[in-house]
Amino acid sequence: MRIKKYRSMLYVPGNNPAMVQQATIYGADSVLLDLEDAIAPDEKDAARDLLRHHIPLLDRENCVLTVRVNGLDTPLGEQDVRAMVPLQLDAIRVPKVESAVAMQQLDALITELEREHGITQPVEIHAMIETARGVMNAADIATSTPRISALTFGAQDLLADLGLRRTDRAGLTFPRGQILMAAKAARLHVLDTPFIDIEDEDGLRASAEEAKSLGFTGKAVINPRQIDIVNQVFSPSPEEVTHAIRVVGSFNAHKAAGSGVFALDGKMVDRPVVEQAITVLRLADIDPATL
Ligand SMILES: CC(=O)SCCNC(=O)CCNC(=O)[C@H](O)C(C)(C)COP(=O)(O)OP(=O)(O)OC[C@H]1O[C@@H](n2cnc3c(N)ncnc32)[C@H](O)[C@@H]1OP(=O)(O)O
Ligand SMILES: O=C([O-])CC(=O)C(=O)O
Ligand SMILES: [Mg+2]
Repeated sequence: MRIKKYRSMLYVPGNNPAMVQQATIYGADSVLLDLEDAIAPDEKDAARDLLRHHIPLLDRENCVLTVRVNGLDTPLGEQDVRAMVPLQLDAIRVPKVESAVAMQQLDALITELEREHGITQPVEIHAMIETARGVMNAADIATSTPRISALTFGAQDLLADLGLRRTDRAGLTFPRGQILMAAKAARLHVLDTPFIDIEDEDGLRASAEEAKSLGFTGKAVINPRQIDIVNQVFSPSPEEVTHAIRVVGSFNAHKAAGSGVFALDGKMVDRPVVEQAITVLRLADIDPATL
């Protein structure tokens, strides 16, 4: 089975045929075809039709395909889900999720559609947490159905819902931490919000590095120019991989000799240090069992 990677997820407005056709060629791990906030209200039906026609033509070999549907509290949300599930997406991204019950209802609808259309590879749900209510219910949402594989942190909507300005970053500290912990406790991916200044490469790199150090799996991007930096930040460096290989190899040798703790280059190595090294190896597509 293909391992899904989510270092970079490229948002593509679902009503732009040229952008949709090119979406998978830029090297993003995932594309995120949007039917929600990038689409004006009178373009919603046309965007859904456009995706219905173009998705089957996309080259999906190295790219995870997700669609952001409209909110499930609007009639558009269900229409989008009904149109998109038969297209065999990898995941549906649901905006402004506020309750576990809403996710269970969506799970039931997707299950019905998969059965009706003979879809055998289950469509995952990525739940976007981007309102105060969603933040307070994040842990329940994360465990509401096994179909949820990721939580995402949506900064722009949260700023709006919390009555904050774009510069009020401090107000996002608690919500972001809560979403991260809810996702980690449920063993889900957790995906960061895009950096919206497409001209500021240093700012993008700093934002991605901060997200990585907090434990995010990856970051949404809004422009192809942002992909390389985000992929780079969320990939381990060759030095990190070499070190991780040494840690795991040395640990195995010490374990065989009956020791669970030792020093490597003057630093202690024990089980949790080895687990950190294994995380690095997995990100580099190296199977630790082969070392
Ligand atoms: C808060 C939220 O909800 S964020 C999610 C919703 N927002 C979005 O989806 C926005 C997606 N991004 C965009 O629409 C655009 O990148 C914008 C409006 C931000 C900037 O547009 P531009 O100034 O035209 O970007 P730029 O000049 O870098 O475009 C260069 C090329 O990349 C293409 N491109 C730009 N953005 C994208 C994209 N997101 N997906 C695919 N192709 C893209 C352009 O079509 C152009 O192609 P061309 O050279 O063949 O003509
Ligand atoms: O976080 C995202 O993916 C973008 C978004 O919807 C937001 O910031 O409100
Ligand atoms: Mg949003």
